[in-house]
Amino acid sequence: MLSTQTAGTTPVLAATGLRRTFGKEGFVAVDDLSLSVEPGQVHALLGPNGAGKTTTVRMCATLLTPTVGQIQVDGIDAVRHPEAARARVGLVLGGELGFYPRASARDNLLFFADLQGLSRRRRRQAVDTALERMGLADVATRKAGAFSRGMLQRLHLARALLGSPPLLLLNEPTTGLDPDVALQVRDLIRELAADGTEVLLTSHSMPEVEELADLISVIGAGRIVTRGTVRDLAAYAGIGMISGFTLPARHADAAARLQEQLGDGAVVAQRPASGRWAVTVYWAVDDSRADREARDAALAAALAEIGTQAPADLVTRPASLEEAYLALADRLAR
Ligand SMILES: Nc1ncnc2c1ncn2[C@@H]1O[C@H](COP(=O)(O)OP(=O)(O)OP(=O)(O)O)[C@@H](O)[C@H]1O
Repeated sequence: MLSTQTAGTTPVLAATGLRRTFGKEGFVAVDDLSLSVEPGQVHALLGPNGAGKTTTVRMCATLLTPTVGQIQVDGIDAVRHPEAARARVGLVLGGELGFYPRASARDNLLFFADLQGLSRRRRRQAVDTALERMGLADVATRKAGAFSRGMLQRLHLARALLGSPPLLLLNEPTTGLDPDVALQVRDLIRELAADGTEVLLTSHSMPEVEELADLISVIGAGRIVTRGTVRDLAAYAGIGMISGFTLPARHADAAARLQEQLGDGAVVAQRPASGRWAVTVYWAVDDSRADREARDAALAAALAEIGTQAPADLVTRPASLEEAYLALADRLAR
């Protein structure tokens, strides 16, 4: 589960043993962190505030030099040759000002394309393609200063796409956007990945990560705590599957009694819901066939023991990313 590379593909981004300290005291923001992003893959970094996600992205973008460790971008040693590596990275960092407010969106992008060293002819083409791709072609002549936050975010993404870099580093790309604009940005990220661009993404939005990421690295206190798919993370967090159902009001002690019956293999919780009890059972086991049969039998026996039948509204489903992440939260603190 902790492998950083799939056999047969060469990652465009490969970072190994990254450590970054800050200040005289040598505060360790990131420690012994390795990751890679494969062609066409969206790799998400997830972790609490201050875990080290932005520091990691900044190092991968060559904006910050690692105290220790190596970074390869498209085969280039990004620590030794940051400028050459930087030219292969499209970057969106949250909270940037970034544009000349009195210049048009197109002129802003032309300026950045020029900085990137694109020839005059390629510059126009790259800018028009990026504006088109971000749905900004119709407002290309408007001043960037008059753009809404959503339009500005799309302009940031357009800037990141100039020159078609093989790697996109997106730090909180949809934070603060209206839901419909966030949806558009997510569609774009998915499209770009489907076209073969590698994407390293940080986001606090669990549904966003769940929807977009092929691989999720959970960072706590500067280190990778676990890495894998949503299912892998849920299994690691000890909540492979979740059963939910309701019981009549007389079952006020259902959670405690079911817990007694089910033992260590599950955690049971209950809360009031519209005059009944909503009961949730978090199963440690995954959903293999043998597990499923054992689980269903254990639940049926436990329910019979407390004097009720299998409830009609019983649903058993895999844990969501948010549920898995919350179950991990106390293992992520500094
Ligand atoms: N330039 C800096 N100087 C000193 N400390 C820093 C600097 N940059 C980051 N840090 C510290 O390093 C730690 C990691 O910060 P970082 O911004 O990477 O976290 P993060 O996971 O991106 O958090 P958030 O989710 O809040 O964006 C934090 O404790 C932060 O205060």
